[in-house]
Amino acid sequence: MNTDFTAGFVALGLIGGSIARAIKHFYPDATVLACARRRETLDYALKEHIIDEAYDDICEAFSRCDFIFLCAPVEVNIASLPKIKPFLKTDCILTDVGSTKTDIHERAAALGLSDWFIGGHPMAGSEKTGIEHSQWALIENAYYILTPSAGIAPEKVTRYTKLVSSLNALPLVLDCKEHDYVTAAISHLPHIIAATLVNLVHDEDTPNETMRTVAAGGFKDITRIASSSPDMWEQICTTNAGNIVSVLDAYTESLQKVRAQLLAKDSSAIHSLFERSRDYRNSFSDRSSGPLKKVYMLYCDMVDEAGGIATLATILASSGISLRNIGIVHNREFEEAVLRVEFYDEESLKKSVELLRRYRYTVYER
Ligand SMILES: NC(=O)C1=CN([C@@H]2O[C@H](COP(=O)(O)OP(=O)(O)OC[C@H]3O[C@@H](n4cnc5c(N)ncnc54)[C@H](O)[C@@H]3O)[C@@H](O)[C@H]2O)C=CC1
Ligand SMILES: O=C(O)C(=O)Cc1ccc(O)cc1
Repeated sequence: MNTDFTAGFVALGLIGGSIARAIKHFYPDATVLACARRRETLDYALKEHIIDEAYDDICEAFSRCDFIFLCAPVEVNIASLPKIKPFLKTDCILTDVGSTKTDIHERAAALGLSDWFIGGHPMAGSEKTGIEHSQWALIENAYYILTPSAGIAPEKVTRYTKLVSSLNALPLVLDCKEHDYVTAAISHLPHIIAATLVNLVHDEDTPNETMRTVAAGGFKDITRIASSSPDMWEQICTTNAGNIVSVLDAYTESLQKVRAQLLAKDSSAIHSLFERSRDYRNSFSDRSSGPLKKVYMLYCDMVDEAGGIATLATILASSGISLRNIGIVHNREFEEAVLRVEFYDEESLKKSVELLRRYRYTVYER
């Protein structure tokens, strides 16, 4: 693929900003242009060299783009389709990053955009919003689902797949309907569960808010995503309501079953609930499988924000361990910022884990 292609972004928040940064990181010769509704977003993106050209709205400049990414909430992306249509050159790939896919595909087809549109959905991100939280490595090692329009040129699917791989994400081609069913279960329902659980604690708390005070790790782990953007999630839920209701019904039924088991004090059924979930959850890979498996990396808690990186790098260097990369990350897996340290080989990784634990660092291997 040419390395001096042009990519256009319509909206630049957490995800748009991260993809734009990744393109600039891996393709320094590429031109990145963008429009956004807030001038401050564009100024920030120019200042940080995330983009090269800024526009107030979709305009003629987009007709130079080889890729166009729609990066606003789902319904806003759908509303952008007719506006972008006049500016699509023949070999442009038009894509989006929205969390639901069927509605945008239906609108793209109705507008005659099937020769251009390939839906996209990076399975990475966090509860944070805005370009200030974007990072070039956000999509690294994450699945990136592609949903090609029916009849689109296979060359375009190949070209987009190659771009995604080259940004260190893991492309996975799915039908848009399958995408929406799967994400209803593994993403949309969990967000609803997190939000309702947090609201339940709010509504049921004691007068002096003891529940809120003592909320422990488990509660915080499964409710981090309750802090996500209401604007974004309203649009995800309304554009995938049918699938969400169907998994929600199955989930409600499973809760009713547990309720009956509790009332009956059915110890063995309750034991088996946790046994089955533990065994299945433990079988999940915490690292996406694929060609990028061999990343030798650890995460570790920041001990001292100011000199944290320097101290850790010195400890490792004094034992002759070379670092491939080191930096602070705000990763969806961690509540607080952590340090991510990459090594060139497995031996360096193992040695470093041992060494840092000896120095009483909390180290997470992923
Ligand atoms: N947050 C996440 O973890 C993930 C989000 N997505 C999808 O990515 C898309 C963007 O989400 P984020 O970047 O997380 O959100 P964000 O809130 O960080 O960015 C959204 C951007 O859209 C702009 N925007 C919102 N409403 C607008 C409107 N009416 N007109 C013009 N611009 C508008 C905002 O100004 C902002 O720059 C959404 O479609 C979401 O479903 C996909 C994967 C992960
Ligand atoms: O914060 C998290 O763990 C997420 O689940 C982020 C996320 C939000 C929306 C998506 O469509 C995909 C990923």
